[in-house]
Amino acid sequence: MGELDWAAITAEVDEAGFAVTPPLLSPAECREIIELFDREGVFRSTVVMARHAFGDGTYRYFADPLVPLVAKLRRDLYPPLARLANLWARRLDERAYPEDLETLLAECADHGQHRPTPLLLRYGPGGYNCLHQDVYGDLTFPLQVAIMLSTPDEDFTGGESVFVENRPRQQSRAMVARPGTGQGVVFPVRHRPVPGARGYRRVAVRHGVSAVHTGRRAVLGVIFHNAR
Ligand SMILES: O=C(O)CCC(=O)C(=O)O
Ligand SMILES: [Fe+2]
Repeated sequence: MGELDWAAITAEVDEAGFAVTPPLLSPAECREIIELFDREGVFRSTVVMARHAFGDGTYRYFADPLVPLVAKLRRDLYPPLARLANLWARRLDERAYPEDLETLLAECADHGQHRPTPLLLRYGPGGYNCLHQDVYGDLTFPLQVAIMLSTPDEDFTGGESVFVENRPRQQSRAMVARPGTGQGVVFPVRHRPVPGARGYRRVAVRHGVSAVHTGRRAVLGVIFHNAR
């Protein structure tokens, strides 16, 4: 991941509201993670989305210690995103974030947020994910990454990543991403700064997934703050 142009990726997130990265995982690594879904001892909890009216699909939160591949990805993705998070924090007069994930997780623990948040999501035909925000306590790191594990058009059709921005006193704007195998989508957890007439304003962002038409779609969600 060292060779990725993070300056360009984060500039795109800043300007467009989200960015699709080059592959972060090889096809073999994607398969390896998909195969964990039915494994015992890897996850701390399972959510059947329809039971909560969250959509239609199932997701499982990884337990600590995270499987090494997921732990490494979360640790490596954090520093370049923390730089954008801190630029946004300065613009919005919000708190600053540490440079490394270990320190962020220690701060989460101080806020009573001990439980890991990376998750594996799986949707079948008709599956979807309602628009939401992944806030899990007082401490929210402002960016997250969803990594496509399946192969679009081969494993599934439909199932686009959807983002909706609510600008104050304006109509909402929808955006769609179609990451390929192993590619990540970087997007805001709750809001992002957008330049206005008098400085930067917070624009609320929610994300979700449009209906899967055929096949199965699996995604690895990487959220950096831990949960209460
Ligand atoms: O399945 C997806 O693409 C969305 C996953 C999601 O909601 C997340 O990673 O937080
Ligand atoms: Fe989410």
